[in-house]
Amino acid sequence: MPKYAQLVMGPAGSGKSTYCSTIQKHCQASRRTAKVFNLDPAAEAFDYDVYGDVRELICVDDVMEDEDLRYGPNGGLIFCMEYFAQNFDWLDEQLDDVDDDYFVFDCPGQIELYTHIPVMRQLVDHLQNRDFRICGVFIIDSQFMVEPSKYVSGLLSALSAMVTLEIPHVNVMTKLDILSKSARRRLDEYLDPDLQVLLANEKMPGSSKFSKLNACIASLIDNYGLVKFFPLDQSDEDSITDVLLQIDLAIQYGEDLEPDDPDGRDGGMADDDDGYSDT
Ligand SMILES: Nc1nc2c(ncn2[C@@H]2O[C@H](COP(=O)(O)OP(=O)(O)OP(=O)(O)O)[C@@H](O)[C@H]2O)c(=O)[nH]1
Ligand SMILES: [Mg+2]
Repeated sequence: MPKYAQLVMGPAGSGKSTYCSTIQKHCQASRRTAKVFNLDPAAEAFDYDVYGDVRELICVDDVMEDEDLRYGPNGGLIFCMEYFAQNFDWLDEQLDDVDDDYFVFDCPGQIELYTHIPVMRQLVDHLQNRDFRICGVFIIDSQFMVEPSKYVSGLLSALSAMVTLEIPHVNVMTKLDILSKSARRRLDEYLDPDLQVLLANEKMPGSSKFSKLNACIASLIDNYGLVKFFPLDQSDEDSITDVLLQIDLAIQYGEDLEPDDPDGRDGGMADDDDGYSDT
């Protein structure tokens, strides 16, 4: 039987750890398992129950304090992740071998990990060899919506992760609660946008020079079918249910599950508001 995982990625501060906590609480409330595993060697505090923590293997502070290595925070983080990739047997010891287990991996925000450093791809390959079905969940802060150019830069990071990892991919837009009223009114334009139109309207000094480039970038992103974002309002259970449903569909979670016992005491997936029936 397969196991399932979300690989929660995205730029620094976009809301990855908060998302993990939200998903864990939502799953607990609907009697679903979601074991959150911290993969950020620079993390400091968590708002979720930590099932496993890469800092028990290696942490950035130790690497930075090492007289021989003398790394700064970014180099230190890459060093830690490469060390992690050389020690996947440590990870294997942490992951229970339980059928249908569901993990949420809270990843670091450094974009290098998803562009040219192979660590995350190695992790995906390793987990897939252990019968995991994995969904990449790319978190983008809705403040990226303020300008089309910022938005496209966020999209290109997401595209980079998608192409590098080659796993089902869901984009999630966070921090909707702090959007200005005018940005909220334009939300739909950004959740499922017509990039050609969005970029054609981009007004910045010298933008005519870049209009061809913008058009090429827009069609590149369109061609990958990447453009859609799912909005996540942490305070709205329906919004969380919708996002989780997209991810479940992407990794076919729920298809092979055993039915719950009638009293729902077995800790399996409940027939509840998540849109799935497990019979
Ligand atoms: N208002 C609001 N704040 C949020 C939301 N999600 C995250 N935050 C805040 O944004 C900040 C960063 O959130 P984190 O969840 O730590 O972001 P992260 O992506 O894990 O950050 P790094 O691990 O440092 O890359 C915190 O102060 C959160 O409280 C949200 O949906 N709404
Ligand atoms: Mg974090």
